[in-house]
Amino acid sequence: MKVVKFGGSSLASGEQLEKVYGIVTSDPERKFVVVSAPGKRSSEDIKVTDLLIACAEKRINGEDLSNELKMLIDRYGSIATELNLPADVIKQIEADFLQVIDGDRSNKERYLDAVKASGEDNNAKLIAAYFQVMGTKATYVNPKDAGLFVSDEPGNAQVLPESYDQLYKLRDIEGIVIFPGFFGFTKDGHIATFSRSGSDITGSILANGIKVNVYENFTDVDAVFSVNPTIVSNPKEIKELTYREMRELSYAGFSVFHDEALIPAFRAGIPVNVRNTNNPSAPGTFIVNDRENSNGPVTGIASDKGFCSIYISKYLMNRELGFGRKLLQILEENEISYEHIPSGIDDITVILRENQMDEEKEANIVARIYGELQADKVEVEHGLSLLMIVGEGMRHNVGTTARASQALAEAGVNIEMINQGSSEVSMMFGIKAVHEKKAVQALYNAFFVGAVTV
Ligand SMILES: Nc1ncnc2c1ncn2[C@@H]1O[C@H](COP(=O)(O)OP(=O)(O)O)[C@@H](O)[C@H]1O
Ligand SMILES: N[C@@H](CC(=O)OP(=O)(O)O)C(=O)O
Repeated sequence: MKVVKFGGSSLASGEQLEKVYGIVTSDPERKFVVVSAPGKRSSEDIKVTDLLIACAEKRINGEDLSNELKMLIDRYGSIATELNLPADVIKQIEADFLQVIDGDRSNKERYLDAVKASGEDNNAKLIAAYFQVMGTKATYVNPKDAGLFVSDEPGNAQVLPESYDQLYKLRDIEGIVIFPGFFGFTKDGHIATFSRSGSDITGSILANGIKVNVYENFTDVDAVFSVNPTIVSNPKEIKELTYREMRELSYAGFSVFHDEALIPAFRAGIPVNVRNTNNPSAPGTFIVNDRENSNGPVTGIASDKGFCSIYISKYLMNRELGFGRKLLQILEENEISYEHIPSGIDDITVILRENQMDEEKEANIVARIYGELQADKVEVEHGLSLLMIVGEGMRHNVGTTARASQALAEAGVNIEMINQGSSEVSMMFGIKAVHEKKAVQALYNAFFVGAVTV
C-alpha cells in the first residue's frame, strides 16, 4: 500500500486533476491520497492558501474582501466546471468558505488557521466528488474523524504521537481515501495547521500511521535536483539520498520537500519517492535510510536567505562560566530562537532568522549583552544567506572545505562564517545575501560539473 501526496502545483486546474486521477487509478497500491489546496497555474498566479490568508486578514481588519473572495470561489468553480462536476459540489464549497471566513474571530491565530485549512479541506471534498463522478469509489476523510491530533501551536502544529495508532484504522475504509493535508485538530477540537507547505508533513504522518510500503510525493519536477533549479539551470538529478541528507537540504532551502516531513517516514523506515505529476513515468528520487556512496563527497547544495548574525567578542570568554547560557537567555526572553552558534576562544556568533528581529528587540539585545555580559564588542549583521553543502560522503573525504572555499574565493564571494560543526553530513557557509546566486553556481561548478551523480 502507498500514501500518495499531491502538492498545490499538481492540483491547480481541472487538467491537473485529470492527471492525478490517472496516476492514482493506474496503481491499485495507491489507496491513500493526501491533497494540498490548489496552487499556482503560472508564476504570476496566487496560491489558494495565500488568497485565504488575504481574506482572513481583511475580515479581521474590517476591510472589503469581495475581490479575494471572488477569486477564491472562481478558482474552485473553474476546476469544478472543467471537470463537469454537479452544481451542488461548488455550492457546498462556496457555503463552507463563507461560513469559515465569517467564523469566530475572538482568537486571531486560531481563526487564521481555520481559514487556511479550509483550502485543503474543500479541495479534498472536491477531489473525492470528482473520483466518484469518474466511477471510482473514493471517500473524503476529515482529520478529526481519522484521529490526526496535533499540538495547540497555530501555524506551527506538531503531531501528537497517539495519532499514529488511530490513523492505522484508515486501512479499514473501502476504496480510495482522500485526505486533506496541512492541518490536524487539537485535543480540545480546534483546527491547527502545520507550517507553510505542511501537506508534505500530513503525507508522512499518514505513511507512518498506516505503515505503508512507500510514501510517494508528487510535485512538478522530475526529481530532487542537486541544486535549486531556479538558481542553476538543468542541474543534476539525485536518484537516491538519505533521510539525513534530505533533512539538511530541505532545512537549508530545498523547498521541494518540507524538512519536518522526513521524521515520521524515517521513524517508520518508509522510503519517500519524490515524483512528477506532469511526467509520471520518470522514476523520481528515493529518500532512504542507507545508500551506496558512489557520487563523491557532495550530494546537494542548498541556500536560503533571511538570516542575521550577532557577533560578540569578549576577552577570556572561554573561561567564563555560564556565558553561553546567559546569552541564550537574553535571546529567549526576546522570544528569539537561533539556528547556529559558531564560536572561538574570545568570540561567539549567533545566527538567527531575521524575521524574528525588529529594531526594538535588536536594541534591547545589544544593550543587554553589553550591560549584563560586559562584552567588548557586539555587532549585528543583516542580509545574510546560508549555503549548505550536504553529503554522507563528506565524512570520509579530505579537502571538501578547501575545495568549497577556493570556489567561493574565485567567484569573489567573501565567507562571513563557516560552521562545520556537529552534523556529520553538512557544512555551512554564511555569506552576504547579494552573493547567493553566484556562490551557489560556483559551488555547483566545483562539485558537480563533470562529476557523475548517483
Ligand atoms: N533541489 C531542488 N530540486 C527540485 N526542486 C526544487 C529544488 N529546490 C527548490 N525546488 C523547487 O521546488 C518546487 C516544488 O515544490 P513546491 O512548489 O512546494 O511543489 P508542490 O506544489 O508540489 O507542493 C520546484 O518547482 C522547484 O522550483
Ligand atoms: N497549501 C498549503 C500547504 C501545502 O503543502 O501546499 P503546497 O503543497 O502547495 O506546498 C501552503 O501553501 O502552505
